[in-house]
Amino acid sequence: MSLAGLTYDVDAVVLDIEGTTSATGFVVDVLYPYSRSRFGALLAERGGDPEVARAVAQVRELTDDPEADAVAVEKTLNAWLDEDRKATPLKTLQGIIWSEGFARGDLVSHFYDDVVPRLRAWHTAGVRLYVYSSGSVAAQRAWFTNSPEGDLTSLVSGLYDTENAGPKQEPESYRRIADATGIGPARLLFLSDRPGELDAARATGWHAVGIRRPGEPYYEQGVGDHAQAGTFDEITITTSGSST
Ligand SMILES: CSCCC(=O)C(=O)COP(=O)(O)O
Ligand SMILES: [Mg+2]
Repeated sequence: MSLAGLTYDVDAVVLDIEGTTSATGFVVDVLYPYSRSRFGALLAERGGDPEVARAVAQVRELTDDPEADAVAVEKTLNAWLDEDRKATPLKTLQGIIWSEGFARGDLVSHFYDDVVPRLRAWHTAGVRLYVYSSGSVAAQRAWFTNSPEGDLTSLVSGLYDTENAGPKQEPESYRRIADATGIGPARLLFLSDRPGELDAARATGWHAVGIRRPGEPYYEQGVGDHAQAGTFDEITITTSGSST
């Protein structure tokens, strides 16, 4: 199923979250209901906040309904939640709600057991770590700040989402990230559960490894012809001569 002993000589690893570092089940069963039950209040009480207003405008544009009121916008957000659609305004509004939930102690994030030890080891060895997720930068920051193992943000050199980098299945997004990090594409490794994302990363000259974990939505479908690993422990990173 997975190939043991994958070795990459790179300067940085870029991490997908859902399905890769963390369980989709946790996101869908814990985070999604948390946001679903708070969209109504956010739209009603803080619709004038610039970030909320911008997201609402994006929802209206994407649904081609310029007159959509708060009730209609909430209905759209919930429909996107049901299909796990990675729509940017949904992710922006979720990010606001989740960040506040993490800050007040309602939420603690989830990482698979192999992930945090590997991230620490790679970071110690001088490998830079970045996140590229459909979850907003605000959500990513809250996720890494409020992990079961404490604040992990010092491990991470940068956060990218569909706002600051673009859609995850478009090669141009990976070019943007490479430019922003100042690291050449051949020195970047992307880890993700979704074949379309791995295709886009590889199309720009990045290394890409599909993470296939039992129980994840893409486990059965697989990751096409990409190298694959069942856990981060199967991946060895060498950088500037070090190996971990
Ligand atoms: C902390 S991000 C929460 C998860 C989420 O909403 C999401 O869309 C993650 O998607 P990914 O691109 O990481 O698979
Ligand atoms: Mg994913």
